[in-house]
Amino acid sequence: MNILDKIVVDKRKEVNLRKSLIPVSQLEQSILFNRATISLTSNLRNSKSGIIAEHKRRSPSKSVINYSLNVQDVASGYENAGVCGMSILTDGKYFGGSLDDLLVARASASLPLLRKEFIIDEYQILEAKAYGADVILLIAAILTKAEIKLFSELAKSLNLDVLLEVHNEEELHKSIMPSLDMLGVNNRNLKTFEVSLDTSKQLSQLIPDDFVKISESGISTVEAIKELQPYGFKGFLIGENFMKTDNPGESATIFIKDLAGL
Ligand SMILES: O=P(O)(O)OC[C@@H](O)[C@@H](O)c1c[nH]c2ccccc12
Repeated sequence: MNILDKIVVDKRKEVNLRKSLIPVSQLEQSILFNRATISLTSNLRNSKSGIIAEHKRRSPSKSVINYSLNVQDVASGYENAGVCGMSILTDGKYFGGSLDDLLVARASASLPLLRKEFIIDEYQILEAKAYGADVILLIAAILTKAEIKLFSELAKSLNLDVLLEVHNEEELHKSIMPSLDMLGVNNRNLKTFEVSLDTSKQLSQLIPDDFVKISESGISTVEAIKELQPYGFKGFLIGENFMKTDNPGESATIFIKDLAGL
């Protein structure tokens, strides 16, 4: 089994447990469930930098990144830096995150928030809404075409934006449908952890222009962004490069200034 398969096996158990503890009716009663969401898609369309900054404590590829920060400081730091949106890993076992991180970020910033999760069940989309997310991630590598349709349509009915992530041509072909807002190319292969910006460059031409294109992972320099922009990318998802520093907000501020100056 590769790491992605393992994550999905664990995720199914976790979701079943959660479902038995908190029924859907309770999620729907959450104060945040009826909150008006903020669109990451339109923020990206109107932005020059297109930076989406991530909160990530650890990862299977890098092990520990940073456990000494608090989410509140990271979220308000990113907001002050002028990022377009924030991504919050909510997986506990492999990424050290939680739904509480999402709640804290929601209380600390008025940015569009992406629930970064391995979504395999409609329940997790209701959870995303109940805990204050504006956007969900769907990973083509772990979903069928029918699931992508079902999950993205449910998200749209809740006014959540949908980011669909692909890593190769096959995943892209099965995924393209009108209920998606943004298409992300993950430069990291989640099965082998190999990272290459060429993945974004190669797949970009196959993504129809109606979707906002995002390049994800392994971005650590403003030069990389300049290199990707001519391929039509409007969004850039950056985690480790900011999170490995003592002050991710400040790192993002410097990065965005450098990008504007280039
Ligand atoms: O830390 P990086 O290399 O900047 O990557 C951020 C983000 O793209 C990465 O965390 C990610 C992209 N897709 C995912 C899916 C699941 C978990 C994590 C991810």
